[in-house]
Amino acid sequence: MTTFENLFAELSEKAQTRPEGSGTVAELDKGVHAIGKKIIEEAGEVWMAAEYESLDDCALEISQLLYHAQVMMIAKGLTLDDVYRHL
Ligand SMILES: N=c1c2ncn([C@@H]3O[C@H](COP(=O)(O)OP(=O)(O)OP(=O)(O)O)[C@@H](O)[C@H]3O)c2ncn1[C@@H]1O[C@H](COP(=O)(O)O)[C@@H](O)[C@H]1O
Repeated sequence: MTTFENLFAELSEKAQTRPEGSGTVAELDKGVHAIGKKIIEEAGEVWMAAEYESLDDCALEISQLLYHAQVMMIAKGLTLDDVYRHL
């Protein structure tokens, strides 16, 4: 199963190696402004799913929010420890 840590390692590697067809590379290339908009969009979808959709739909939207938050971390050069020390 993919964990938060596994996903971050995978996305960091993709950012370095830039494989063809990677959505992560495409999103990183769009920059912080576009990534920020995706985070806001996914956060809204989490809210709507929590109010009106199934638990599994809500879990899916939360996974997408976590993904886009990780893409933002990579775009800004932040590590997991940079974030964890605030938890
Ligand atoms: N976990 C995710 C993940 N979660 C969300 N997303 C992206 O976020 C989008 C969210 O879907 P929505 O339906 O809400 O948005 P959409 O409007 O259809 O998407 P866009 O048109 O805005 O791209 C998806 O289309 C994906 O582009 C993800 N993209 C990739 N991953 C994982 O990241 C890893 C690297 O992926 P690649 O870089 O694509 O190889 C793999 O393990 C993937 O499973």
